[in-house]
Amino acid sequence: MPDPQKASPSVEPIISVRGLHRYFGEKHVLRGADLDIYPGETICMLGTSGGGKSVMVKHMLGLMQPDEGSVIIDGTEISQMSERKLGPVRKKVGMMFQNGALFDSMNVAQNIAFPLREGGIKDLDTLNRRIAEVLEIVRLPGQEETMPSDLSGGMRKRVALARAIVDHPACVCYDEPHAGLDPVTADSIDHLIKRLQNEHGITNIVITHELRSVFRIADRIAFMKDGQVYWQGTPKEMKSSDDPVLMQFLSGVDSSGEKWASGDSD
Ligand SMILES: Nc1ncnc2c1ncn2[C@@H]1O[C@H](COP(=O)(O)OP(=O)(O)OP(=O)(O)O)[C@@H](O)[C@H]1O
Repeated sequence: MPDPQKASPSVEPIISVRGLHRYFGEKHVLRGADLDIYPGETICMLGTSGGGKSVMVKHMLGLMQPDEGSVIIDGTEISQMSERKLGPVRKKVGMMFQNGALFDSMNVAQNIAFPLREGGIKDLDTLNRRIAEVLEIVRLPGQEETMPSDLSGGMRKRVALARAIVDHPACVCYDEPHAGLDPVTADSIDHLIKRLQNEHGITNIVITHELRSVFRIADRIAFMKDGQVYWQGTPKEMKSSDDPVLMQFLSGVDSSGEKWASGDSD
């Protein structure tokens, strides 16, 4: 089993973000964000709502281009790359979107095969073998013919995860994988995330508000605030931090009195 080589200075990051700035019109959303992601780790991205977590991850996937700064994936600078050149680099990072984002008109197998077909794989035996393999990994064997409308919320997320890993990415980003799930189903997604890390060597980048999950799955936490990575460290370091922003976050209530984290802080 690969060890998470987290934050070790001797290990090259698999993703390196430097000085990222991004505007939407007048709105300055990313304000010089820096982050390194190390191979084999599970890093959870936490932070205030609207702090820029999703926008940051979209830059790591090459789905958005920054106004300033760099994103290096496995040694390749992608921040100003054309769509055509991005293809092979993008294969290295899979994405599980928030609502699963399955195509409702396609069955499970067709949904999972989509990225492979887009990548030019047409051979049915190859496709079927890989689909069966990833359905096994996400603990949904034999569900190839099922339509998304017949799946529970948790099963939809598993299919979305199967699609995210089908093309053998080195990294998977998860945008709020626990949203809308009951605690037991959320736990099973956490198990899957750790299984991908421990048994398949996948680097996990998880955006979540669920503190209960964060303290169970994270090797490291990056806390985003106002378009920057405000703090990073281990779950243990976060729990013992006396930083007032982190303490307020962990207590689950923001300065307006609104609850912003739905999990326990253990
Ligand atoms: N395509 C876009 N066009 C304009 N503004 C955007 C766009 N995408 C994101 N934003 C803005 O950027 C800011 C950061 O959004 P982002 O989704 O990254 O926050 P977040 O930290 O993931 O928040 P949450 O935890 O609420 O999902 C928000 O103010 C959002 O409205």
